[in-house]
Amino acid sequence: MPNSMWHQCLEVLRDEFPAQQFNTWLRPLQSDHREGQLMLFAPNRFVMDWVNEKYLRRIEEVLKDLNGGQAPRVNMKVGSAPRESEPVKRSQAESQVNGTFQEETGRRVTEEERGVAVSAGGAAVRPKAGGWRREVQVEGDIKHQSFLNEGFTFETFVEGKSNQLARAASMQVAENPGGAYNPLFLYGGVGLGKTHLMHAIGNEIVRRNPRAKVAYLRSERFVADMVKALQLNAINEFKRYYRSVDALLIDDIQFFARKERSQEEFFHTFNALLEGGQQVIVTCDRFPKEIVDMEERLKSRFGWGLTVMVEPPELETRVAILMKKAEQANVKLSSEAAFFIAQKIRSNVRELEGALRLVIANAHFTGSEITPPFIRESLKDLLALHEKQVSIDNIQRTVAEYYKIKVADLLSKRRTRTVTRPRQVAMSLSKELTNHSLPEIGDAFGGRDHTTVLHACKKIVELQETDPGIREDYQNFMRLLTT
Ligand SMILES: Nc1ncnc2c1ncn2[C@@H]1O[C@H](COP(=O)(O)OP(=O)(O)OP(=O)(O)O)[C@@H](O)[C@H]1O
Repeated sequence: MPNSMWHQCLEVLRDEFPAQQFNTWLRPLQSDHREGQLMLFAPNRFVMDWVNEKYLRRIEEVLKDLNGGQAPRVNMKVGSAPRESEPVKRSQAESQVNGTFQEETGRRVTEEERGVAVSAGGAAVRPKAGGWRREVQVEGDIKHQSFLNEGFTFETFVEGKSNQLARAASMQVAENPGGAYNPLFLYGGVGLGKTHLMHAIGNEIVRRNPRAKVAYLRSERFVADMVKALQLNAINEFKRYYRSVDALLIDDIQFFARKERSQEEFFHTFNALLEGGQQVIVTCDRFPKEIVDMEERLKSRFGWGLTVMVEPPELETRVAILMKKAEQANVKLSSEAAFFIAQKIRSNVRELEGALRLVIANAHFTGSEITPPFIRESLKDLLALHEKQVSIDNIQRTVAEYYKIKVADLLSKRRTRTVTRPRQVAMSLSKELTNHSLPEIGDAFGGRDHTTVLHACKKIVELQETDPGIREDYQNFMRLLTT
C-alpha cells in the first residue's frame, strides 16, 4: 500500500468530518508505510490517544476500501515519519506545532518571529538568545502556551533589603522544585519584581533540567484556556495538561477573583500538583487573606508553603537597579545621575526603568551627557505627575467635596447612609490608588479596623456592578484623581 493511499484516505475523511476536527486530529498525522504496515505518527500523546479512540476504526475502514477490501495493519506512535519515506508537504506541516501557525490573536507568526522551537512532547527547548522561550502544546483545539522571559534571571535581578527574602526563597525553589516551599506565594505592589523572580525560578529550573516542563501564565490566560476547554468539551485535556507540568507558575492570581469555576478548577489542579510533588508558584498584588472574592479554601492553600512579600526598593537598591539596567543597555551612568533618578522616582521598579529609558533615549537624540540637570529636563513631565501623586488625604478631600460632606465626617463614627457610602468609596479608592496597606487605610479613616476597609472594598466592587450611579461616581473619581 503506497503512502499516497494515506493521502487518499485523508481526502475521504476530510469530507466526513467537520473542518475543525479534521484539522486538529487527522491532518497533523504523518504516515510511513513499510512491509504491509501503515505507521501513523501523531505530534503528541494526546492526539494519538484521541485518534486511537475516536477515529482509528473509521480510518481502517476507509483504508480497507481503498485497498481493494484488504484490511491493512495500522499502528500509531508519537513522533515524525522518517523523512525519506514521507516528505511532509507544507500544508501538512502547518497544522503541526512547528512551521508557521495561527496564533490565537489571528496573526500569523513565523518560527523566526517567535524565536522558539517546540517539541512535540512539550519539553522545554533551548530558545534563541535574548528572546522568549515559549512552549506550545496542542491538545485538541486548545493551545497551551507558556512563555519564559529569558532576560528575567537571578543574575539580572538586583538584590536589596526589600527583596532579599523573596529572592532567597525563589532561589531555594529553583534549586529544589517541589520541595519544602510549595506553593511559593510571592506578593507585593505593582512593578516590584514578582514576575521577574517567577521567571527567574522557571529559567533556573529549566537550566538545571532541560527536560523540565515549566508552564508560566497569567491567571487570565488560565481562565481563558479553561473557558475554551469547556466550550470545546475538552476539559479533560485541559486538566491533563496542567497537571502534567513539573512547575506551574501563575502570575497575578488576584484576577481569579469572582471566577468561581476557574477557582474550583485551579483548586483541584493545585492539589493534584502538590500531591504529585510538582512545584506551584503564584504571584499576587496582596496577601492571600486580603484577596477579595476568592474562595477561603484556596486562600488557605496558598499559605501552606511559603508566603513572601516583595517590598518597594529602598534608595540604595533603586540606585543599584538603575546602574545594572544602564550596564545592560551599554550606557555609562554615573552614580550621581543614578542617585538623582532614584531619589525622584520612588514608586516602583517598572517606573524607575521607564524613567531611565526616557533619559537614555533623550541622551541618544541630543548627544548630551547624562547629568542631573539633563535628567531633570528629560523627566519633567513624569516628575510633575509624581508630584501630583494620589494620597489618602487627597482622596478624602476629593470625595468629601464631591458628596458635599466634610472630611471630618469620613473620619467620624457616624453611620448614616449619606456618610457611610462616601466613606466606603474613599476607602476603596485609597486601596486602589495608593500603596497603603489595609491597616494603614483603616488608621487614616479614624482608626478603623482593616476588616472594615476590606468590607468597603468588596461592597464598592459589588455596587459598581449593580448601581450605575456608584459606577459613574467611581469613574469620575478615578479621572479626577489620576489625570
Ligand atoms: N530587583 C530587581 N532587579 C532588577 N530588575 C527588577 C527588579 N525588580 C523589578 N525589576 C524590573 O522591573 C520591571 C517590573 O517588574 P515585574 O514585572 O517583575 O513586576 P511585578 O511585581 O510582577 O508587577 P505586576 O504586579 O504589575 O505584575 C521588570 O522589568 C523587572 O525586570
